[in-house]
Amino acid sequence: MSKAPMRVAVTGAAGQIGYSLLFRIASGEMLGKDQPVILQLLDLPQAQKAVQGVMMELDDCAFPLLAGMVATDDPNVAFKDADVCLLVGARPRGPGMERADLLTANGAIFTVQGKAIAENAKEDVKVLVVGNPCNTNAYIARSAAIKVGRTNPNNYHGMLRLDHNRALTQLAQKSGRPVSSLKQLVVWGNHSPSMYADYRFVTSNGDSVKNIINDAAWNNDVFLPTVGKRGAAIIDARGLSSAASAANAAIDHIRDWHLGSSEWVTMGIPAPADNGYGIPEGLVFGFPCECKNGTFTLIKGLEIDDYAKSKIAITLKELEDERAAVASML
Ligand SMILES: NC(=O)c1ccc[n+]([C@@H]2O[C@H](COP(=O)([O-])OP(=O)(O)OC[C@H]3O[C@@H](n4cnc5c(N)ncnc54)[C@H](O)[C@@H]3O)[C@@H](O)[C@H]2O)c1
Ligand SMILES: O=C(O)C[C@H](O)C(=O)O
Repeated sequence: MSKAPMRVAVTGAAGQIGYSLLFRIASGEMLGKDQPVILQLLDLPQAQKAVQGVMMELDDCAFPLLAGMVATDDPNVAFKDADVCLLVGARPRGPGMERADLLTANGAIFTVQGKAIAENAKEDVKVLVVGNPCNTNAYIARSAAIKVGRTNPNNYHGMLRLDHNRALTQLAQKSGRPVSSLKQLVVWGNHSPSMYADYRFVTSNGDSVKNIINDAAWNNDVFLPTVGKRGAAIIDARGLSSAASAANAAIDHIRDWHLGSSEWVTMGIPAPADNGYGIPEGLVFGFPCECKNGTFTLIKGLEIDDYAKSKIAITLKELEDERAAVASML
């Protein structure tokens, strides 16, 4: 017997990430090739015509798993009974802008949407914030949702998976090992140039990738700036922010969370009270996680040496500053 459809809400459905994301969700790449989906598409009133165009194209793909579509400018309709919410809709960063510039502009959106999710979605809804600054936007949405109650506050995530995937490819290219062989990467902290991509634990077929590379200067002077500033490099090259790779990372995040993963994955999760890494409870922070049976677990007890400690302190400080900057909105 075929499965009951799952409801996936996507905000910013008419945008460029939406255009890369929706077709892959409808084809089963996110929730499984046997899982029907209903897409619930939210965008602003002025973008509704464009959403209709995307829906026409989705229809024209005749996806066997696409069991229905809803287009709306009302968050209460978009999030109704949702199993998964992908919060993409936000103002993207343009040339010369920093993420901090987006905090106020986008913060208001996530207060409204967090409340609407908590009031309308399934109690165990999985929420992934892609719209930047995604960690703090997830923190805002979660704070608004907690006021309502009902939904699981641990399930409001920010997307660090793009940083994780970017780091994997840089490591594969430097070490000469296939990307598929690399295990146990962690990206700590904020989705911003301050993130700390930590390959101290990465192995390839049992070999330490840190030992294969054996180049501390490359780590500090090339690898971390390349991964951290990749978003800006893409904006500079394309004149638009990353879209297909961002959509791909969102698919990876939710797929692993829903279907499980045999590898460590980086997820921006609300820091648990007893995380053991000194991150204040509730701050949405990139952590190493394992995913099984539709849930995620923080990997605890990794050794944090002095270099890692100093890098984690920088990204933590940035997130604490962002939290302070939005305190009046909560
Ligand atoms: N976390 C990441 O790794 C990552 C990577 C790339 C981009 N991003 C971010 O994702 C966001 C979307 O990027 P994009 O390139 O698709 O932008 P885009 O401008 O192409 O599309 C954004 C869409 O969101 C809609 N929108 C704006 N406010 C909305 C609201 N309140 N409710 C619903 N929809 C709304 C717009 O109408 C538009 O259709 C940006 O914030 C961008 O910075 C994050
Ligand atoms: O950097 C940006 O503004 C877009 C996105 O967050 C990215 O990392 O590509």
